[in-house]
Amino acid sequence: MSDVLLEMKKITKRFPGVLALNRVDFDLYRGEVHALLGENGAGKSTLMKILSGVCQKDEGEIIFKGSPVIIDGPLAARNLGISIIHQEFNLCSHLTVAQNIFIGREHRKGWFLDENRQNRAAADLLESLNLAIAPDRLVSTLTVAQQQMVEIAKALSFNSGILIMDEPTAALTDSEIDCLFRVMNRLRDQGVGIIYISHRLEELAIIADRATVMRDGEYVNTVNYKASTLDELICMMVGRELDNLFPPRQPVTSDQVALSVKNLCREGVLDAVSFDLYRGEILGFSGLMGAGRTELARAIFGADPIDSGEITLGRRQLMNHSVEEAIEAGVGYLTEDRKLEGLALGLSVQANTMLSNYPKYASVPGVINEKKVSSVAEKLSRRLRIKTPSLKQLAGNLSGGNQQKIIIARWLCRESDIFIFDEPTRGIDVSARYEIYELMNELVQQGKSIIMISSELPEIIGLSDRILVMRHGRITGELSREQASQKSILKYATFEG
Ligand SMILES: Nc1ncnc2c1ncn2[C@@H]1O[C@H](COP(=O)(O)OP(=O)(O)OP(=O)(O)O)[C@@H](O)[C@H]1O
Repeated sequence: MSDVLLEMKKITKRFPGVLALNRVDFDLYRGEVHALLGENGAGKSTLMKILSGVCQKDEGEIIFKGSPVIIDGPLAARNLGISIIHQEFNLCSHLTVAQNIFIGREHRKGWFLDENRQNRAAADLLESLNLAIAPDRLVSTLTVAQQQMVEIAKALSFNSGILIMDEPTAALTDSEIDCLFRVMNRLRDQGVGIIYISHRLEELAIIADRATVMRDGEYVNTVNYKASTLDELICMMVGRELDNLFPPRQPVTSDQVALSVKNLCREGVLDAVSFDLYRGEILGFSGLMGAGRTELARAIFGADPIDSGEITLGRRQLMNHSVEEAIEAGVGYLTEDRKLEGLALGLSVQANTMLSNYPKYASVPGVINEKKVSSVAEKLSRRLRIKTPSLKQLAGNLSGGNQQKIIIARWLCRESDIFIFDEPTRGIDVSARYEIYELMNELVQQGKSIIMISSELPEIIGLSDRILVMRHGRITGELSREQASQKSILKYATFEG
């Protein structure tokens, strides 16, 4: 029997104004992890949506186990044993974990739902993944990482021969990633073909066998992952060499405090958090998932209540602890969950960029200067290289990474003094990351200050002037640029004292 599970030949897909895929080839072997690489908007998700029946190709051929097949919908894909875990979650938050896993194929006893049996089946599945999540928990009560794991459990429950994973580890901790990779290795041994989309090239080095690189909707090359260097892969993706992953920057020297947080407490979430952020500083916050970093950011931004503590910006102490007050005082917050909290997917790229910035561009009060608004949005979109046929395109039609860039553009436009960037480069490709890092450098050089929360240790180490490590809602360690290493951060992140 041939080892080739799947061949996609000369696949073409057009959207209005966009040639998303131009005669792209892709193949998958039995029992391999095949990475799909490319910059934001290269066409990776579109190719996989075609394979999983979410959208239809315009031209080309799909050959499954040696025979041509028509995948005209998700059901057709599922019947072939093709499952996809999307980049953004597709869970029903008002249903339980088990109900989500078995939605549409519920366990029944006669006419009635057999909730007990269903919960047991879900528990078995979760246990096989080594996950401590109760099957009867509502999805709305789960963390982002746990929801991602439920997505994975759901996909695996179909006993798929082909599993497509679109950035599955973006919200997972290192130990959860280890657990996922163990499961993937098991699946690979069983002959499952796994297609893996990720921008985390180092992580792929551990798990990927081959990689196909795409650029601007075109097929570039397929290579043996382990035999390729990082530079070679990046060069194929970007079409040029990138000398350095982090732009150079003069370290901060100011001792002027821009933000002072004292004894911030919230029961069960934040435990007497105190720190100062200096003018022109990038202060990195590290810690494992659930350490309280996002909760701290939300508390500073007034999005979550606090029990006690003081937040002072310059000389102004925040009294109301509301979002309005924080924004007015000059705080900008880039959230980690762009789809839920950051973007209006049904509005255009321009409207999303300028959202909450319109009053600045009124020629007379209440009348927006449309020309000015368009030119600012245009400039920001060019600067961040947002890949869109026009600024009128709906934000929901953009690739994940390009959506993230819109939110960054919005806060840049607001000209806040203090930026809180929560996982700013999640889902963002290498060259766009570099541009975002450069922008952050520019901001601090202008005297702005940045709190950066990131789960990627190289990013935290490569960018921060200082790093604070959190665990269980407390700051457990502070590291200077010189002291920072993966080891020293992990020591504090897992520190019990
Ligand atoms: N429904 C749609 N309508 C219009 N354009 C679309 C639609 N879906 C995707 N596109 C466009 O097709 C191109 C490829 O997008 P795709 O999501 O496949 O990229 P990607 O490689 O997965 O990017 P990322 O890494 O950011 O997720 C992009 O220019 C995107 O804006």
